[in-house]
Amino acid sequence: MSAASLAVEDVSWAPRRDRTPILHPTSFALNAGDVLGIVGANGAGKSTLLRLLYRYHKPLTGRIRVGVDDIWALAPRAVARRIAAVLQEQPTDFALTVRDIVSLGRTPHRGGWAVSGKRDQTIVEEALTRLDLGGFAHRQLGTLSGGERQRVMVARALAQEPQVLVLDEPTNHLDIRHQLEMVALIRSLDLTIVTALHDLNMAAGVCDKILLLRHGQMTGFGPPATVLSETTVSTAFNVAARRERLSLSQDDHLTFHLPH
Ligand SMILES: Nc1ncnc2c1ncn2[C@@H]1O[C@H](COP(=O)(O)OP(=O)(O)OP(=O)(O)O)[C@@H](O)[C@H]1O
Repeated sequence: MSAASLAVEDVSWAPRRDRTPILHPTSFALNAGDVLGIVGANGAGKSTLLRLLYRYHKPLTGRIRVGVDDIWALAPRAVARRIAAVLQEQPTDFALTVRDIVSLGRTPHRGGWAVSGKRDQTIVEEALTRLDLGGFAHRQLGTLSGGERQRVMVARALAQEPQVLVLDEPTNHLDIRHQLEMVALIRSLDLTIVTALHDLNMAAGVCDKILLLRHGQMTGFGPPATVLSETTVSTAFNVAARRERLSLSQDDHLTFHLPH
């Protein structure tokens, strides 16, 4: 597994060509290994941007390149070897076991109907261990809690050995211990990661760069301390945001209040 650069060049999207864009022309570039957090209010366009990145929506304008390749010039199977996504909607294959689901991540690497080889099995076991799922491998997906299922989907994405990992709210459903583990995992992976996050303090802690969306427009892109200022956050979320210093750790922390 190795990371690749990601370039988004003038990408816009609308459900139909004659409709107002839901995502206005957007450009940014990530180096291999960067962690990007996409933040913005409900309906700002975060999921739409993610859907473009994992090649679910075709851009109305512009292009997206992983390394040097335009993702729409690649075969779907080749894209699946480069980009994996963990979405909010979880699969409904409730009768499959956790190991079955994680093994599905190997599909793009197999030729035709070839059965899984030793290497595939090793990668699946590593992904299960990394997500603390060893004890769940034989359980049917339908018997797991929401948080356990979330971890299964991340394990499947890792088994896919992508270069770019797209995550939609990866800490949703997770208890605080598993949230911290997810953040540590994101930091430890040698992948280019794009993740939508609602928790701005978590985003500031885990991401190298932040992309702020407002009404389908990118209104900020850069290091967390620059993009997540009191003013930009207050405008983007229609709140009064305050940056405070925590007395013990001396870390900066944003707090939010309803404007008067
Ligand atoms: N296929 C579609 N057809 C019409 N409108 C759409 C479509 N997809 C998204 N939208 C609209 O585009 C806007 C952006 O949606 P999107 O799901 O990207 O927002 P989001 O930032 O992910 O929001 P949330 O935080 O609530 O998940 C919303 O107003 C949504 O209703």
